[in-house]
Amino acid sequence: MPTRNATNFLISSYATSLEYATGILDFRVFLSTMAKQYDVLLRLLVLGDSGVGKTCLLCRFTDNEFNSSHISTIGVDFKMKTLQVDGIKVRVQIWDTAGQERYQTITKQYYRRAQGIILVYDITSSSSFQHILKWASDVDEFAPDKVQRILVGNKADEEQMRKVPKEQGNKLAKTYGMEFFETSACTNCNINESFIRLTQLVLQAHKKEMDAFQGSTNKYLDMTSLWGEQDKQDSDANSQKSCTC
Ligand SMILES: Nc1nc2c(ncn2[C@@H]2O[C@H](COP(=O)(O)OP(=O)(O)OP(=O)(O)O)[C@@H](O)[C@H]2O)c(=O)[nH]1
Repeated sequence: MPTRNATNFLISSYATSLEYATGILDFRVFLSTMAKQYDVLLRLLVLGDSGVGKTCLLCRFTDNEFNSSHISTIGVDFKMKTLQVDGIKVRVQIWDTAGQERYQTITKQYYRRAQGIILVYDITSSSSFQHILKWASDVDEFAPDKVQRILVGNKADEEQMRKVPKEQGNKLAKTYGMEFFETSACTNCNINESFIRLTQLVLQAHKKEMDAFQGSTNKYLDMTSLWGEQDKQDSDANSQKSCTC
């Protein structure tokens, strides 16, 4: 199977080493040189088995593109998009992770800095659905307690190949207290809805920080660095939606 562009991997690797050398990628330095283009910066993560369509979901959302070939992600990659959600200009940094087992050590390092996670399975693959239990258990283990999650059954355009009934998706989502969407990156069904809903959930979960930010003179709220701050404090202390496609 071909692999995704090595440059992305190098950038991601560089970002990884830099991030872990400094504790966090300091987007504030970079962004302070720009005019205010958003109110809040936050980080989302997309998880699920190889081939369920994580990269396609992301490409559809950020660039409105769809690639019919499967080019496996190596490690991690990310894309950015600015959204208007509930009157707030939100810059989302979305991390696309490799579904292949051999990259799990790398990708797990990204869980703890995510504010929102999309767990993806493929409605034409029962095994990808069963593996959601494993992905969800990894999230419980490695992501922050406050992380917001949604469940996505992708490839809803492939109705004739369906192996996972929509009710099963709904049921599993309810069990985990998540909202559920069936999507199609191919036909652009429910893509914006899923990402925007997750962003809303993150903003709601961080209402306290949002209220403090709105009453302050700060130019923007960088939740990714709030998380870095939380990490530091921790270490100091120790030291349903239906698809119409
Ligand atoms: N029919 C259909 N095919 C899709 C859809 N989304 C993705 N695919 C196809 O599924 C295959 C895998 O998509 P990717 O986005 O590369 O999968 P991935 O989850 O990122 O895979 P890894 O990088 O290996 O973890 C590709 O051939 C896509 O064209 C969809 O909504 N419908």
